[in-house]
Amino acid sequence: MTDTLTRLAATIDARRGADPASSWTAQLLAKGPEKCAEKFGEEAVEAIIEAVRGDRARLTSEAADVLYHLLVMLSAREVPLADVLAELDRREGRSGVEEKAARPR
Ligand SMILES: N=c1c2ncn([C@@H]3O[C@H](COP(=O)(O)OP(=O)(O)OP(=O)(O)O)[C@@H](O)[C@H]3O)c2ncn1[C@@H]1O[C@H](COP(=O)(O)O)[C@@H](O)[C@H]1O
Repeated sequence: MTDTLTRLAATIDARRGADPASSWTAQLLAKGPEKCAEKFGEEAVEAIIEAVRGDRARLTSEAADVLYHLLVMLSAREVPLADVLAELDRREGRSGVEEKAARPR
């Protein structure tokens, strides 16, 4: 899965400055980070709706849209996927319950 996301992130970065007529990614990036963020939000809501409905096939498709639009949003703000993966690696093995309990009050 990480390989797939890494390849997709590289494709998205490579679309920066490509012809918007032939690239959806280029169209989105050309509209700016705010529009990319808005689009990510819309896709997330569509995934939520399918999760609530319990339609596994449609949720799978919407989840793929969410991941693609997350990567576009990150690219628009020049946040490398590698940084996000490193953050996940840093969290690996630490329970969310433990992390929350250790937060300063
Ligand atoms: N993974 C995706 C991907 N997922 C979704 N989309 C596009 O995202 C767009 C979403 O469009 P809409 O706003 O119409 O959303 P919708 O939810 O489908 O439709 P409605 O809600 O409007 O009914 C569609 O054009 C999809 O084709 C994607 N476009 C591209 N990719 C990847 O990005 C690569 C580069 O794509 P281009 O930049 O287009 O060359 C491709 O080779 C793919 O690997």
